[in-house]
Amino acid sequence: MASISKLGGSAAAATASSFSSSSALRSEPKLSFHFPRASSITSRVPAISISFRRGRDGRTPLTVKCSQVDGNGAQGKRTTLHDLYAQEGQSPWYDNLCRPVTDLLPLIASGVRGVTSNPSVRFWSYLCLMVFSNALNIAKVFAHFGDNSIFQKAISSSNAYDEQFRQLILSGNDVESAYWELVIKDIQDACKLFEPIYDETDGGDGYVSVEVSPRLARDTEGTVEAAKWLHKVVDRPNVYIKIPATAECIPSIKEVISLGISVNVTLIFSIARYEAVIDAYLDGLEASGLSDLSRVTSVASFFVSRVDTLIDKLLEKIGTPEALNLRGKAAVAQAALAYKLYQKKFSGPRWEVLVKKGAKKQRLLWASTSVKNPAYPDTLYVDPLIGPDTVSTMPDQALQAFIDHGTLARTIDSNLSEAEGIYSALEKLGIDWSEVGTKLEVEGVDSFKKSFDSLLVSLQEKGDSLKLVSPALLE
Ligand SMILES: O=C[C@H](O)COP(=O)(O)O
Repeated sequence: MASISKLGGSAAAATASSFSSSSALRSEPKLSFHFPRASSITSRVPAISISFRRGRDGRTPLTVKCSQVDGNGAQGKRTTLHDLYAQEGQSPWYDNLCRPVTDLLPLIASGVRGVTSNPSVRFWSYLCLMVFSNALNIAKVFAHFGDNSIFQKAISSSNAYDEQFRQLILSGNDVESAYWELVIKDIQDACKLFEPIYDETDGGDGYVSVEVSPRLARDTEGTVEAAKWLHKVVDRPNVYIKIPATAECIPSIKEVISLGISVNVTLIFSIARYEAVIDAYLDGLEASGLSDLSRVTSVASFFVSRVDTLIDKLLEKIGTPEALNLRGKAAVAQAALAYKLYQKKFSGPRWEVLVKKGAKKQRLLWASTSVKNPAYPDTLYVDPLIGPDTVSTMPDQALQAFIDHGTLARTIDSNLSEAEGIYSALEKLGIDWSEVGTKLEVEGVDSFKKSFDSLLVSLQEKGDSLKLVSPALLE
């Protein structure tokens, strides 16, 4: 935990949001939006129609169309993210975050109610930026020597992370401290944008998640310390500290909850582990000394698409018609059983005692909702998982697909017997759910850790090259 204590001082000084919350957050979109980075945003009232692209800075394009076209192509029917929440009680969240966080404003206006981030999502966005940033720095060196109008044009474009990173490195921060400073700034700014939702729902929604270092996924105490530190330095009521649901971190979750810190438990792949996560939440609430539990909340992030990816491979190995026919069904079936467990555990005498102290249910959050097999419908991990008191966090692809042709209906518990049938048919074919969960967890932890490690290596190189170039050339 050396890195945490080492980082505490400088990160605690990270600045608060540089902008105030916009009135656009509080109302339906009006005739048009004007955001500096969005190249095209339009909206009609009363039939909301939003389309926007992220473009000019050369980063990953984001195109979101919020049309009033229903699943059958009929115009005028309103199937929006707002309806998903208002009619079905499911909160649509956005599974991505990068600068400028004001890019979230149109999404919030279209009904997005929270954000999740993880080391790999941030990693890719950030790496793209750093490559771009490096090109700019080289450009600046060339520009210093002469006549490069193309470079001058490039230089006049803004570069979101570059300046803060340069300042951090040149003022003596190591790259890991610098990384956390960058992350904390984004999370704080995003929290500010979602604060109106958090306030309107009395702390029930409007959260932004940030994950502890993935290097700590097998470290119980290290995770507790990291969660305490992140919670303190972000210093926003609507931040979720993400903790992985590894066996080692189950006790961390209990302890962190008992301290009154809200948690997004991530990387859940099996029903058995999900039950341990719920118990850790309940244990934590019971162990808390707080008389009012209403501000300690949690979501349990159950991953879906990755389950199908792995089980489909196993079914293909089995190769019988029955096995092949079960492809693409495991993840949704398991999710339906998870929801059944959620309903059971958040009812009854034990739960009622906590309710009297203001406790809120730990909502199920569907993560990993983008379809990996292009043969499957692109709303496969959204449409069948709609139900009250749940969250669906969607990356661009899933979000756009749902807005474009998703189906608004309570589905999560509409065919429980079918889900149970699929779950046990898979078992009979030799699929070991516990093994599947373990394998996915190991892969998930490893991949987040690898992303994080590579990012730090890459940042180290950028930091070293910054120190080699005279600051005067970079002015
Ligand atoms: O943070 C978790 C993401 O939802 C993971 O999604 P993915 O399985 O598509 O990588």
